[in-house]
Amino acid sequence: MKRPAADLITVAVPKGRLLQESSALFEKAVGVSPRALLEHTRKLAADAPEAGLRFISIRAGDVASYVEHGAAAVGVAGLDVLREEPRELYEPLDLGIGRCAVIVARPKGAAALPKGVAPRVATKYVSLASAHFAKKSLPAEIIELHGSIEVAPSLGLADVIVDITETGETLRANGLVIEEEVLSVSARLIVNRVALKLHAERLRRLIAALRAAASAGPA
Ligand SMILES: Nc1ncnc2c1ncn2[C@@H]1O[C@H](COP(=O)(O)OP(=O)(O)OP(=O)(O)O)[C@@H](O)[C@H]1O
Ligand SMILES: O=P(O)(O)OC[C@H]1O[C@H](OP(=O)(O)OP(=O)(O)O)[C@H](O)[C@@H]1O
Repeated sequence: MKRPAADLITVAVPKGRLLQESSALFEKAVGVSPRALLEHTRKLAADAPEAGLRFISIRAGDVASYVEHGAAAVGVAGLDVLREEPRELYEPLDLGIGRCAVIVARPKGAAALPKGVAPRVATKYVSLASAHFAKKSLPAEIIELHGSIEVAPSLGLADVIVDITETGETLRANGLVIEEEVLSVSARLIVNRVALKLHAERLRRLIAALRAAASAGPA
């Protein structure tokens, strides 16, 4: 059924690494590719009335804000982002894409820090890292960075890092080895709580279609 624009459900699709796989899942589930709709244009919103959806193109780290505040009913976000800053959201589905892990890594061959010395930890996951070291009753000095975290130990800025790894290539190339895993990550479907009540049946069908698409594996 083709719906009028005012009746479309808004879906926040992350730019960046999750865009391609998210798009493939939506294409499989509802027959429309948000990537195809949003590429080659500066427009950040595109309607797919045949699917009853409006897709908006949002930075990965901002998707949860849009959905929590109801600017989008549905979105796709990495578990790292969701656990770093917990929000009032439903997380009904593991989409099985964007698999990676948040890890602690240290320079290969580095001597252990003397007992009682707080490690300096470079990370953009300030909250996850603090909680991780607190759980081990290890005091830690957290140094917040926003990218290129892996270079921090070699420059003497930090003793260890807490960051994402997928293939391990960036760690290896920067002389780091994994010490432990903090969180196993994949992307989740997130849903606004009020929208789930307002559009219960339509969202139930969308979630079921995405679940089927996700369990069918990569296209
Ligand atoms: N190397 C990786 N391999 C697999 N998934 C990753 C990798 N790096 C990040 N991810 C996942 O993809 C999500 C989006 O990452 P991406 O690099 O596209 O955005 P970002 O730069 O972290 O966020 P923003 O665009 O808001 O600054 C991350 O939150 C994580 O869940
Ligand atoms: O284990 P790998 O497969 O090498 O992937 C890990 C890298 O991917 C991400 O960085 P990204 O490329 O998103 O750049 P960033 O430094 O801007 O986060 C992450 O922060 C690591 O640096």
